[in-house]
Amino acid sequence: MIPMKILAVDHPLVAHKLTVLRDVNTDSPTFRRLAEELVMLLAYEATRDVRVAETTVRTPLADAPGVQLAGPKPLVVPILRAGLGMLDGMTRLLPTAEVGFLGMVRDEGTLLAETYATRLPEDLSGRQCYVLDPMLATGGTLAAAVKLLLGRGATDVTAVCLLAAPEGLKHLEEAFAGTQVPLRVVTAAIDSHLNEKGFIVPGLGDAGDRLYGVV
Ligand SMILES: O=P(O)(O)OC[C@H]1O[C@H](OP(=O)(O)OP(=O)(O)O)[C@H](O)[C@@H]1O
Ligand SMILES: O=c1cc[nH]c(=O)[nH]1
Ligand SMILES: [Mg+2]
Repeated sequence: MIPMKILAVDHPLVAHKLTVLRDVNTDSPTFRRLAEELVMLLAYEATRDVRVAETTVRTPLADAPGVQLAGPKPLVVPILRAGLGMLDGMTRLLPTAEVGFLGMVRDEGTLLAETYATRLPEDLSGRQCYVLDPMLATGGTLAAAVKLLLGRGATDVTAVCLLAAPEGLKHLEEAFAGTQVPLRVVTAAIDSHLNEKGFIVPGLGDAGDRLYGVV
């Protein structure tokens, strides 16, 4: 049994970008740009255990030991729609990664997640997976996504979120308490609580709507 690791990244640039994202007056173009920048900072921490292989590089002066990203290729999985706003930031830091897609939407009445699209390799044996979803609220969406990846054989799973609620983190810890696979959540902050509509407080509102408009 491996306990889930939770990391709230403590860095002034992370806090600064998150503050602007939270601001109700931040417009969509600025929100999109900052979300991408923030993900790059979170990705730096989220990929701390990414597999590398030793190599040698020739400098202008001599050979030097180095490392390169190793196979099997990591898989990045944005959860549509809002997770798409995190994809470019993540793949910039992880250029060898392949990308799978999960379309999920939360029923705003029941707060249960429904999966409407799955485009992932059938076999994820030996693969390190990075799930992108800006908001970890009740945790229902992320729990369903992680379950699907583990069911296909993922070797370890890291969720990268902009914000997490304590209720959602607890949900994930309980859902995967018996797992033998390393699970990690990396987030810019853990907020206070969920409101009666399942929104993170103080949060930043509806991440998908702020990135792409109200549907
Ligand atoms: O932790 P949970 O309670 O499951 O809620 C979080 C989910 O809700 C939001 O997506 P939404 O359903 O609004 O879809 P969208 O990305 O299309 O806006 C968010 O992007 C997460 O995927
Ligand atoms: O606070 C929340 C909760 C769920 N989905 C969001 O986009 N924001
Ligand atoms: Mg939404």
